[in-house]
Parts: sequence; C-alpha cells; structure tokens
Amino acid sequence: MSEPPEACMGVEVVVEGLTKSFGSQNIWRDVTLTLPAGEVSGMLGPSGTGKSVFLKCLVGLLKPEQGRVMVNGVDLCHCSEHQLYETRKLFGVLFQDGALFGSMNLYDNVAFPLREHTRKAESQIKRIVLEKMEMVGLSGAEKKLPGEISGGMRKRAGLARALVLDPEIILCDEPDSGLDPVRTAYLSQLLIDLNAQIDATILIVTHNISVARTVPDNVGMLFRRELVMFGPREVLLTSDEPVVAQFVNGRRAGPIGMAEEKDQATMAAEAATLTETRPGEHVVPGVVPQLEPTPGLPSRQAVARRKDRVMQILHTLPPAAQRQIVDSLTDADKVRYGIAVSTRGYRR
Ligand SMILES: Nc1ncnc2c1ncn2[C@@H]1O[C@H](COP(=O)(O)OP(=O)(O)OP(=O)(O)O)[C@@H](O)[C@H]1O
Repeated sequence: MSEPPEACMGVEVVVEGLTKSFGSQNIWRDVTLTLPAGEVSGMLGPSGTGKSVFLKCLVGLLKPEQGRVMVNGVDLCHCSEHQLYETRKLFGVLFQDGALFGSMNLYDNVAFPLREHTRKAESQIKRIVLEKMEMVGLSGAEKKLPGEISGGMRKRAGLARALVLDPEIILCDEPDSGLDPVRTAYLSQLLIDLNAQIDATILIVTHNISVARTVPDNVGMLFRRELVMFGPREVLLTSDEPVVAQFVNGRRAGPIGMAEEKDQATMAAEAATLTETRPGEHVVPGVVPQLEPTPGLPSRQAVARRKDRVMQILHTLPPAAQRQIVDSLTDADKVRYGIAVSTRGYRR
C-alpha cells in the first residue's frame, strides 16, 4: 500500500427532525441523529424503509419537506445552490451499483470528478487516480470497462471514484449488495482501513447483518417510517427491542415479514409457534468484535475519540449496553474514566 494521505478529520453531520414523503407516501418522519466526526456509522433497515432516500437527503440530492441537515454550519436542505455545490465537495458517495459510466474505462471513471470539479493537470490527476485505485486494490485494472469486471470490482471502482476529491464524509449505499460473503468481508475491511487512513466520517447504509455487526462504531435502524434507534454499536447489538433483535439476529420471528411489516394477527400466530429460533436459522451472539485496520496501517483515530464520547453519554444508555461498554475497557481506561469495578458491577 502507498503512504497514507495526510490525515484530515471528517466533519460531523447533524440531522434534525428530517421528514420525507413522495406525494402522499411518507417515507420516514422526524429523523434526528448526529454522525460523529471521523467515526463509522451504519444505517440498517428492511428493504424499502427509505435508507437510500435518507442517504440522498444527506447529500442534498433529495429535499425533505421538514428538518435540517447541518454540515460545517450549512443547512443542506435550505441553502443556496452555490453553498450546496461547495458543501457537496466534502462528500464522496458510493452508490448502490457503483454508478460507473459504462462506456468509460475504470481510469476515466475514477478521474471523472477531478476533471469535472478541479483544474488539476492530467499529471496530477494520474497520480491521484492511481493512488486511489491502489487503495481499493484495483491497480492494473485501469483500462477495463465496467462491463468486463465483477460486481465487487465495480463497487471498489465506485469507492475509488468517491475518494478522489479527498472527501471528509463518505456515504456508502449498500456496499455489500450483490457481493458474496467473502467479497463483502473484503469490502468491510476496506472501509475500516480507509477510515484508519483518512479519518473521514463514514455512513454505511446496509441490510447486511454481518457488516452492521462488525464495521460501524454507531448503528441506527429505520423501520415503520421512523428511526427506531441510533447510537453506539453496543446499544443496537444488545437491544431487546423486537424489531432490532429480529433484524440483528436474522430471525423469521418478529415484526419484520417478507413484505417488510407483518400485521398483529400474523405476529400473534407466529409467536405461538415460533418462540425460539429453529434449527437452521441464523443465530449469532450479541456484541462481536469490531474489525480492526489491517496490520501495518495507522490505528483509527476515531477509536479514542469515540471512547471519550461514549463514556460521556454512558449513563444515558440502556444497562446491557453500559455493561458491554464497561467490560470492553482496559484497566487503564477504567482508572481514566473513574470507574470502580466490583464483582457485582461497576460504579463511577
Ligand atoms: N424518486 C422517488 N420518487 C418516488 N418514490 C421514491 C423515490 N425514491 C424512492 N422512492 C420510494 O421510497 C421508498 C424507499 O426507497 P429506498 O430505496 O430508500 O428504500 P431502501 O430502504 O434503500 O430499500 P433497499 O434496501 O431495498 O434498497 C420506496 O417505496 C421507493 O419506491
């Protein structure tokens, strides 16, 4: 891998009371959350709950009818076209299908934002394009057309293109969709490595349980037109909220059905027959270790910042999440945060 680019911390994205509808169809309402600067966040939700719409609202491609999206003091929902254009330069977006131009080779696809938005000389463009293509493991594939490569390679090319303007915020719409588990694991590692290298604020929209469990620092979930929760990963992964527990454990029993939402009668009938997970259903334990950067890369600066941030809000979190967070602290951390540990629990 090449030398890491100079670190510049991502900026936070503050979402307040966001509501979006198409005509009479309300997609979600009153969504409030903050993507912490330089941390990796995930947004989960069954198909059709409006995750992609949320991502497009964040970058100002869709206009919500209520609420604000604040980035560096600019409200992307109500700013001028010029402010929107300028603020968008802070974002790198990986769309679901990579959104590559089919007639351009990968090099030209990745170079496109640089040629469109900067006045850089071709020699500078070449250096940046080759660096980003190396970062995503596509060195040597510059001349290939999108139609000649695998879905995983297209995603990585889309990611390289999202990186060329050195974004402080990276939004990834289902980076795992259409990928097999091995390629999904590679891409997950790539996102963590990227965060270690450039310290950008990252949001990953996904319905992949394994990505949600192992990649983000913070996780949220959209369901039934609302943000069910958003917070440190330990909150979602220890949650006993039925819809969250069903989703995170990949169970059939629960409020989410094939057509997204089940009615009460179906749930009651199901509860009578399906109290526990059946053989063959996917069960995974609560909080699994988070991915770490590949050895040799810098450590993630987000980790220490997040620890401080989470310890400040610890008392506001559910008890199971609190226990999980405190258990993950080292003895030195416990001293630092003034936590006394006894066999019956902990005190601050
Ligand atoms: N431009 C649009 N005009 C009208 N309706 C739209 C538009 N974009 C999205 N929708 C509707 O908004 C709803 C949410 O779509 P969205 O693609 O955000 O869901 P999602 O959670 O990302 O789903 P998936 O996980 O299947 O990709 C859908 O009912 C979709 O039809």
